[in-house]
Amino acid sequence: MGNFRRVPVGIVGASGYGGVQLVRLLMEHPEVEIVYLGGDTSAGKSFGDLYPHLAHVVNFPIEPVEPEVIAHRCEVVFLSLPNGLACQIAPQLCAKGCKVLDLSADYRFRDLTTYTRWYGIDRSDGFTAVKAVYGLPELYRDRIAEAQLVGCPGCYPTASLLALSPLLKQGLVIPASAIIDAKSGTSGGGRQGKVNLLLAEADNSLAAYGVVTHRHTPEIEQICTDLAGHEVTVQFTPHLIPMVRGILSTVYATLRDPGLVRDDLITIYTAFYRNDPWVRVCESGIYPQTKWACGTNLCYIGLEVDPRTGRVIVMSAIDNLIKGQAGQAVQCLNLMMGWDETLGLPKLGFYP
Ligand SMILES: NC(=O)C1=CN([C@@H]2O[C@H](COP(=O)(O)OP(=O)(O)OC[C@H]3O[C@@H](n4cnc5c(N)ncnc54)[C@H](OP(=O)(O)O)[C@@H]3O)[C@@H](O)[C@H]2O)C=CC1
Ligand SMILES: CC(=O)N[C@@H](CCC(=O)OP(=O)(O)O)C(=O)O
Repeated sequence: MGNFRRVPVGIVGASGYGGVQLVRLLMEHPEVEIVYLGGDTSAGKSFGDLYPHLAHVVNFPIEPVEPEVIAHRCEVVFLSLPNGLACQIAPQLCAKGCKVLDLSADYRFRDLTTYTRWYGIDRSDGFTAVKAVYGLPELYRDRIAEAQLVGCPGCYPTASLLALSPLLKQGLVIPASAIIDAKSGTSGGGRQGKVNLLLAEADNSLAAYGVVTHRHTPEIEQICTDLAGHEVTVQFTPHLIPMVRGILSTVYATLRDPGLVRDDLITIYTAFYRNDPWVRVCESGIYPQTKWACGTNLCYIGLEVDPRTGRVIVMSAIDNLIKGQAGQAVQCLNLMMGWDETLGLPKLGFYP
């Protein structure tokens, strides 16, 4: 076997949905070895007690979070924690030389005053935060490859930005006309027991939430501003839909050239994403379904133009726990380590 050595990785927040998804992906990853699992209320329990069906895959104890210990054992650390915790741990991990991938919102914002305004959390880690790179490989591949600290995008921003990017980057639409109507399954809210996510509350029902206030709005706007080259505001409305996994984001925007037709846009999107193994542009007249993406790291994009209104309609479907969270983090890890971007990531889903 020669000198082959797997890279030691740790997962903080291993008991949560992001954490367990990371365990599943990293166990199948040929270049890494999970050597540490961390948590809070789950500390002291074995991973297999929490997830008996995975006990044959990983079954060692979840440990308390001690950055010194983690940095001693791990070269790479995934933080899958509620907002406001990664920013307390990442500075020490970075100072010790670890590569850090944060799945929360803590390292997504260039401007920490925007973060504090929308998240209500004060920060004192500005020195570390300036190093962070936004972990959307399709837009920031080269910067991610050089990064020590990556702030992985939110699930709604991932679906919405992949839908909008070609339009904004190529100046095809009036940016302020963009309306994002997105629907998420309940796993998007995490595993830590919220009443609106109970089956009895969410089943047989569909409702918007966070209307004009959702914290993914400034995250989407930050990247849209990058793409357009000037300040952009968008209208973003999320909905909770009675299913467990998946996001469908439907984006409407006014075309600058009303002569563009659906097939023109399909050609433009196919060219834009030609080097992106995790984006699939659908053929003419095909609209994506969340179940196609479920269990995969893929984002499916469908396109339509309404000649009556002059609007383009872009539909994007992802699995919120994979391309929207853990899978995207593994995709970023692959780039940071100089590995093939597809390593350890599923392209075949749960459904036929
Ligand atoms: N769910 C989704 O679709 C997406 C989520 N995200 C983001 O990813 C992050 C994780 O989300 P998700 O997996 O859904 O969350 P969960 O609620 O499922 O899990 C949260 C995890 O955080 C741990 N934790 C909480 N407090 C502490 C603490 N003080 N110290 C150590 N560990 C702690 C919990 O551990 P324990 O059980 O031991 O208490 C648990 O493992 C969040 O920031 C979320 O916003 C991003 C994209 C998509
Ligand atoms: C259905 C549901 O509740 N979804 C979550 C989105 C989770 C997420 O990605 O949030 P972060 O930006 O904190 O990572 C929400 O709307 O709060």
